[in-house]
Amino acid sequence: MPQKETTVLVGERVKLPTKYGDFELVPFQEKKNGLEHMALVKGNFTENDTVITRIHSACATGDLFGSLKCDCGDQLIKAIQTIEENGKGAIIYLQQEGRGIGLMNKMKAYKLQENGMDTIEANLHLGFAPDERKYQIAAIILNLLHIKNIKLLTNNPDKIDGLTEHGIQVVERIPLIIKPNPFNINYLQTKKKQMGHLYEINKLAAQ
Ligand SMILES: Nc1nc2c(ncn2[C@@H]2O[C@H](COP(=O)(O)OP(=O)(O)OP(=O)(O)O)[C@@H](O)[C@H]2O)c(=O)[nH]1
Ligand SMILES: [Zn+2]
Repeated sequence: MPQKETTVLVGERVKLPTKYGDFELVPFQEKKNGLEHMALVKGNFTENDTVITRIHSACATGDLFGSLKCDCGDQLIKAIQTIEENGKGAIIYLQQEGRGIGLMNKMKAYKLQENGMDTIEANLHLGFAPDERKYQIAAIILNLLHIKNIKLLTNNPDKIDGLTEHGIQVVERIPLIIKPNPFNINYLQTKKKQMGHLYEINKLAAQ
């Protein structure tokens, strides 16, 4: 499927030593809305490679502040560690805060959840779909990095479908399981039961 690669600007690829290992960072900017995404990469890729890949949606609360209300922060670290151990791979970090509804609306959704709604009911109450994300931008960025075939680190079947629709071959899914805690167990259960996320919650039960 043709990708409109000209709709995304590619910035400087720089070395990024991290506490997890040595990586490189490549920034991207969507021309139509100025949104900036990034790729944390290890190694160089050709279109014949099958690359361990994480498509990570921004979660300021989880990724930056260690929120226990979701599993995002731990998933991100586990993905980076997996790629470091493998010696090659890519994390595409997308500005899709709040499953695409943005931080202000995500906090409205959190407030509704404080008052008893689950994560899906809250989105619907605010007039959004349960998940507003699209994966075309992820596919465009992967193409720009010469990545066509991936082993995807995810529990989310919609991500696999979304990438496949846009021409990325998901050769394998690698689960990205984080042990739940008392603050995120209901959230994880809702994702499993109502959004089809792929994990056995009872094996993971929060202590
Ligand atoms: N609207 C909304 N977004 C949330 C909520 N909790 C987390 N998020 C966002 O959800 C996104 C992560 O989605 P998840 O469904 O946890 O995980 P996923 O990325 O789809 O699936 P995995 O690949 O398995 O991690 C991030 O953008 C978070 O900011 C919530 O209660 N409401
Ligand atoms: Zn999160």
